Amino acid sequence: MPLVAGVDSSTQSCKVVVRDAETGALVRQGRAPHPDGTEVDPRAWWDALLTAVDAAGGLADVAAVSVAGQQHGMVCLDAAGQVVRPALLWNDTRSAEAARELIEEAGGDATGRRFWAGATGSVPVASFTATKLRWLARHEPANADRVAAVCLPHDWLTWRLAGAPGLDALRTDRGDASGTGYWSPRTGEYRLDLLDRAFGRRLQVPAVLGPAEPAGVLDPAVLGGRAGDVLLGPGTGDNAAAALGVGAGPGDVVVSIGTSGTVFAVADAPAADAAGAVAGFADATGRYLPLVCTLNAARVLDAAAALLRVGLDEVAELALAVPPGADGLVMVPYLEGERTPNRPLATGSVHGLTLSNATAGHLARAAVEGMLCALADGLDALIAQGATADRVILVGGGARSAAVRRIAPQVFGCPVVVPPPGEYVADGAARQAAWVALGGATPPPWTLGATERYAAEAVPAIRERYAQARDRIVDRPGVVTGP
Ligand SMILES: Nc1ncnc2c1ncn2[C@@H]1O[C@H](COP(=O)(O)OP(=O)(O)O)[C@@H](O)[C@H]1O
Ligand SMILES: O=C(CO)[C@@H](O)[C@H](O)COP(=O)(O)O
Repeated sequence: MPLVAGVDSSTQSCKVVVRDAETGALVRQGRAPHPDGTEVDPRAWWDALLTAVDAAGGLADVAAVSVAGQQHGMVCLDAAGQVVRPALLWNDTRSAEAARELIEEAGGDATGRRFWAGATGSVPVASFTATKLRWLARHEPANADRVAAVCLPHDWLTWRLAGAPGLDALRTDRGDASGTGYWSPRTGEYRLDLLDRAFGRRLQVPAVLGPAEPAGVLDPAVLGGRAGDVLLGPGTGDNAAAALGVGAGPGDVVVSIGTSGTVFAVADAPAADAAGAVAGFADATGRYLPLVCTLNAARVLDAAAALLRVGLDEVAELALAVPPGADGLVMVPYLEGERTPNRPLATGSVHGLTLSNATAGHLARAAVEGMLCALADGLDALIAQGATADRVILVGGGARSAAVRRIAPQVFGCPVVVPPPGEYVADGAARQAAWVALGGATPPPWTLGATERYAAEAVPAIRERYAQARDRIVDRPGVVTGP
């Protein structure tokens, strides 16, 4: 019974699962929190990983371990392999102007968008690593001068697990490489000319591994000498890992409600949406992962809970006691700015307030519906790019909300399936590790436990009212957007 481990180093925390490689049965798990903020010293992720591994009973008895991580984060290393500055995360919007510049420089708005979608599968927004590199070159030239290599959170953690054996040993995979803005899912090659264009000079980047190709072996020294000859999987981005963890197949659209809200499907051909809503990523099995990402998901519910001074379960109870549409109260949930649509400076707003709907329950319902409507817009965009949504598989911390589970089919207009509560990103990483350990042309056929199915009549009025409110937002005060 070989064991394998999967790590999910996501925005809010690090989770580790240890599973049976052949059956996928959960053996043990652990977790540790990450610091808050949109720039984080990667060493904090490393400390959290060590704590979470410890809580999961260590890695001494596993055959392989894979790390999945939040996508896009810019980890800059100097020639000695030291971190140059805190990593800018996927939800840091300071490079929005750099994204605009990169599009403009590629021929102006429409031509530039087509260029980037054709070259990298995605139109740059502030989330992408390439835009962060441009920001660094412009705003922190002294730091930029010291950078020798750039990699992503999961690449860096895998490299540290290998003992950080020099920059040449950096490795990544197709899934995470596809979120950099300088790798093409269509050709499977880096576009280092675009990295040069963004940063102003060439940097070392990780070699891109195949889906079950080992990235090396775990350095026994890094875990207190307890680990033996443990293979390191290539790892991947957290959304690609979630697709692997839930075993998404044809007709499935996965909606993940974590810090980010994501809507994605596994596809046989790469996407290239010049409108920019759908990012044309690669997946972790050799296929593709068209994906829409919002900046505002589970934390909208956290904010509602804080505002109403109740817990998350009470937010759900309050929301479910109010009729669909919240009697006209609408929340546009752009609390962190927004990425889809590309409104990095946007703020949230509440519309349609009347004496009769000015209650805690209506606000709770409007928060859940608004967050889901933003994701439903993403679902439309994904379908417009060729995805089929026979059902939605709902995962992420926000899927633990009873209100989210029950309101989602009303907003999405299709049945929603919720797997048993679990860590599907870490599970996907573990399944990849099992693939590396056991070999074979496809990942081992692990099965999900009993899923819950939620079906309800679609309530189009919820989305119609939201669409009226969606563009009536104000930007952050005091922010200068122009030159
Ligand atoms: N019962 C619940 N109801 C609503 N939200 C929840 C519940 N439990 C956890 N969450 C939310 O899930 C979020 C974390 O989800 P997770 O998928 O782990 O995020 P990430 O992968 O981005 O770190 C938190 O914002 C938390 O408030
Ligand atoms: O930027 C994206 C996808 O493009 C995000 O989905 C990040 O990958 C962060 O994920 P979570 O920590 O919210 O799971």
